[in-house]
Amino acid sequence: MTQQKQYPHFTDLEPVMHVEGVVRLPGSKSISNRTLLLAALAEGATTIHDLLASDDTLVMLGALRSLGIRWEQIDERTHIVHGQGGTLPVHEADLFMGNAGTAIRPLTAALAVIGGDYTLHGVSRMHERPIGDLVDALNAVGAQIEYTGVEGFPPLRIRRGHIHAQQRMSVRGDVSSQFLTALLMSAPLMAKEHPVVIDVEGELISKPYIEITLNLMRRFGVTVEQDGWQSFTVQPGQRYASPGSIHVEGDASSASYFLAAGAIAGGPVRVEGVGRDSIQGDVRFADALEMMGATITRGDNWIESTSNGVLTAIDADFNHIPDAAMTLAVAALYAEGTTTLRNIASWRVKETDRLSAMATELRKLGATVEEGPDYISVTPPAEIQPASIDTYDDHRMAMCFSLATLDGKARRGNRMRIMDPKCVAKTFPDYFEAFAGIARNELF
Ligand SMILES: O=C(O)C1=C[C@@H](OP(=O)(O)O)[C@@H](O)[C@H](O)C1
Ligand SMILES: C=C(OP(=O)(O)O)C(=O)O
Repeated sequence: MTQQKQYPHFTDLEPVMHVEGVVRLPGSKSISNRTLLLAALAEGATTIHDLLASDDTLVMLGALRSLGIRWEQIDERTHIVHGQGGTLPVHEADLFMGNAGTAIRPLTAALAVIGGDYTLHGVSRMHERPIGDLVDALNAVGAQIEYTGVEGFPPLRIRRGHIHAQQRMSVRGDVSSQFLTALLMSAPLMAKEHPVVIDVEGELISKPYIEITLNLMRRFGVTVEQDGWQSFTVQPGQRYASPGSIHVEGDASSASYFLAAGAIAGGPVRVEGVGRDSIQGDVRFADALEMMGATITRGDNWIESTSNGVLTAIDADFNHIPDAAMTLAVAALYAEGTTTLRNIASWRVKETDRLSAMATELRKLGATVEEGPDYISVTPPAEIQPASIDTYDDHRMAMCFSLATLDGKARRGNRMRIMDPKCVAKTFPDYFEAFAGIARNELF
């Protein structure tokens, strides 16, 4: 096991020569927060198994409680949410959204449609993350949402509007897919007598997340007609109904760190909780590792990676897996040649400007990095330099850079310092313990 020294503001990771083992993944953030909201909007009680326990889900659970939705935790892995059939018992609330995009965007739409007097705000970075396309789409059909700070960004004040009976809505899809997800999830609440049609303007990004949305809506009894990625229709008269119980898959984005570790430093490393039939697009991260030369095997509920020596650089479009693509930027340190990740402009409006942060921190390790408006190219150094990695309150920066400790031959005796490691709590509070669990040997 690798040794870790925990300090309040940083953690020092020892070099790791070999990784091996099995990691039980925490629940998927994307599935957890969608399931919580759908369960709250449904008729009947929903038992949710393996919900993610992290900052982002706490924010959603807290908001639902403030809105009068009853839920209880039965044991470590089981929650029950008592749905209110599309109504909310509390009509006035001040809701803290942290930095959870999967909470603020869908809740904004649901609250604007159901109606009441609500304020939504978050951490300072949340107030720099765009929400204007969603607000415009909702206000255009009669919602009443105002900005209380800077136009286009949270905080928001939502008042009771008058949603038009017959709607054709339109939303931009090229900044975040979460705006379309938010409208889709609220569409059945609007489609009382007439269909709701949502047209997408511009090229829709992060498409697999829309598939997660449609899949979960189906499980709660609502079907959406789809005309490619251009237009979505919800027929009237559909209501969310509890499926009784629902299981949350392991998080495929969280899986990427362990699968990359196995591909870089020996393996086999197996992640449990996602498998070949996962509904999460980020399982396709494993395809990218295969393209780089690793061996990947997939089961019903697990994926495993093994290294075949040095990885090969790739140049590809990663618009479909923006979160897991960050892991590849660091895995590129172990590839022969220059790895280029393309079509990832959305990195600029997430937990931090991830294109800029990634370039800055990879350069500290000695990599040659080209940062473009929507791409990043990484050429590894001959030897990875030890460094103190700033994480910008971005869980994925912290998790990705733990990989820079692998294959310790270049850095015998040098440690990697990860600043503010607790930021992993957004999606994976026990990340560093799990990472230590697959580090099987010491260098010394
Ligand atoms: O809908 C979701 O669950 C998510 C969509 C993606 O965001 P964008 O659509 O903004 O790329 C992703 O980065 C985020 O972590 C989760
Ligand atoms: C972009 C992310 O989060 P959010 O759901 O807040 O958009 C992420 O988890 O990488």
